[in-house]
Amino acid sequence: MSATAYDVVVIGGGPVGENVADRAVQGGLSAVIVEAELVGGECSYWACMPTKALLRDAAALRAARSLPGAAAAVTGDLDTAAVLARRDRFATHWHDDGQVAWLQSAGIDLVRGHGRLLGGGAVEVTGADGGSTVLTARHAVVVATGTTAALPPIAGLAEAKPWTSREAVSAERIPARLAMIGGGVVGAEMASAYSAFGTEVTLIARDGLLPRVEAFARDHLAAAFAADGVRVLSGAEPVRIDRDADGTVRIALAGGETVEADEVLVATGRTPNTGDIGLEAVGLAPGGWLPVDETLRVVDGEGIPVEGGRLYAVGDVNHRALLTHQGKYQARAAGDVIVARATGAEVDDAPWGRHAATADHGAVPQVIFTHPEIVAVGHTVASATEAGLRVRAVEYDLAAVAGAFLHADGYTGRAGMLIDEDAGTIVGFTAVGPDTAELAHAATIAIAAEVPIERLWHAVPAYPTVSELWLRLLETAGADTRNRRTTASTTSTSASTTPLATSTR
Ligand SMILES: Cc1cc2nc3c(=O)[nH]c(=O)nc-3n(C[C@H](O)[C@H](O)[C@H](O)COP(=O)(O)OP(=O)(O)OC[C@H]3O[C@@H](n4cnc5c(N)ncnc54)[C@H](O)[C@@H]3O)c2cc1C
Ligand SMILES: NC(=O)c1ccc[n+]([C@@H]2O[C@H](COP(=O)([O-])OP(=O)(O)OC[C@H]3O[C@@H](n4cnc5c(N)ncnc54)[C@H](O)[C@@H]3O)[C@@H](O)[C@H]2O)c1
Repeated sequence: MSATAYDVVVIGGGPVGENVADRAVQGGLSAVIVEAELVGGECSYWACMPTKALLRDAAALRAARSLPGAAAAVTGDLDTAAVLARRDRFATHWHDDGQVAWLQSAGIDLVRGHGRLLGGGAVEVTGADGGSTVLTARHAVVVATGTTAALPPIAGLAEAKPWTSREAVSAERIPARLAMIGGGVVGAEMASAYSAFGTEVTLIARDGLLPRVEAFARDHLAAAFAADGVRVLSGAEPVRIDRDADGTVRIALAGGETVEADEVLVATGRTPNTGDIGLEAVGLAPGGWLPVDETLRVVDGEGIPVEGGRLYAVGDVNHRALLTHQGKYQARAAGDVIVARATGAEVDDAPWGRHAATADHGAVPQVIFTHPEIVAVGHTVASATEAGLRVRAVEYDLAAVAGAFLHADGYTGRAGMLIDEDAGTIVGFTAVGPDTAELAHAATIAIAAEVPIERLWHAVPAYPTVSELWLRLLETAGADTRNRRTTASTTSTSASTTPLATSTR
């Protein structure tokens, strides 16, 4: 057993671990990453990149088919083999040479193996050959071990050899029939992807489709799924799963119905990779999410940083927001604050300070790459109400926005914003419609910067772009007539005008 000392030891080389190490090195510290599998993590090989590659061709095909001239040039169907080949390229064929080369260029060391905390800044790494090394951290140990698909306790599930997101994302063969358990983000995106490949998809959504997004966006997606032949079984509870000798999977539902499929994908959330990382050595129970303070230090039940404030948990593993961009944002804050604490520089941990991950609480953007896409930034009506905010909801029909109906014939979509009636700012934004993904950042800026509605009125969207929906939402809210505070309760307004009558509005 050899021992090596670094300023910072990071356990987990996903996108988040890589970014913490990079910030620490850029700040003049030495850093090592411990990685048990592939450098780049879930996001690079089994999540963000390959899923979006699976969805992109169908979106491009739909876009072409929505314009008569372009549609005339589209003569065939989706070439599934070509889509899978492009997906393979985006997953870099499940090799991490490129990411390892980047680590080297960034001055970050890599030790391959499974990391476990020993306490006092020491981390034991067990390699594939069973040999072990102890790394010691002079300033910080960072846990960035991410998550694994959660498997619910359904009788027969394990024996039926279900797919998790990993198998769905890396599949080499497209099943004729695919059943999915879980109507969350993974289930919805994979339903879009596989239905475009011609698979007969049944989505078993116990708690409904995308229960955490605004109802209007959810309803819109449900209508699109129905049109695409995706069967959504809302409220259905799987109670037993069997796989026949011929490979057919049978999923018995609580009501007595049985769903038959060739494969079953379980997409019922995530479990933190903390069951075997030595949490006992630092006085914490194994297996749970790791609670952190605003500078990402792991805290105990009383909110006190453990290990003298030198143990950090960043990314999915702390459960603040299970998204790559949010984890990387935390990584920038954590890497920088580790440098500040190590060098005695001032720590800026006030809300919105450089070392505090404040945006995690009310300004998180997410794009769900279904057909149609859903953009959700900040609060929904439900989460704002739960947070005690007095909000007003305003909605607008995207089909009545010139840029949208120019974008595609028969464009349908809807957008809504939430106004904090006391602060006079926007605290939530949701849009659903083809190619709405790029609307996310305007909303994120308005929410994170707390731009007053009166000033937002002067942010003029270019004509004719889909972004003109901001103008329509502000008009609908009454921002132009300065009467926006007259409606005290949460209301929902919508405007729907015939598109061609408003083409130059
Ligand atoms: C199907 C799917 C699609 C997604 N799409 C998107 C998307 O489009 N956009 C988005 O923002 N987010 C998306 N996400 C979420 C995104 O993948 C995660 O938020 C992101 O990967 C979290 O990064 P991380 O570095 O915290 O963890 P991970 O990416 O999970 O990386 C953790 C790393 O730690 C390693 N590790 C674990 N335990 C140990 C140990 N004890 N020792 C050493 N190494 C260890 C693992 O091998 C892994 O490499 C998606 C998730 C899924 C499942
Ligand atoms: N585009 C993106 O940003 C993107 C894409 C995919 C995944 N992700 C991230 O990955 C994470 C995981 O996604 P996910 O879809 O697995 O989780 P999720 O939390 O979004 O959805 C899981 C769903 O499973 C259902 N469920 C839970 N237990 C169940 C049970 N026992 N039986 C039946 N249904 C059950 C829940 O009702 C829930 O709707 C998400 O938090 C998301 O942030 C992001």
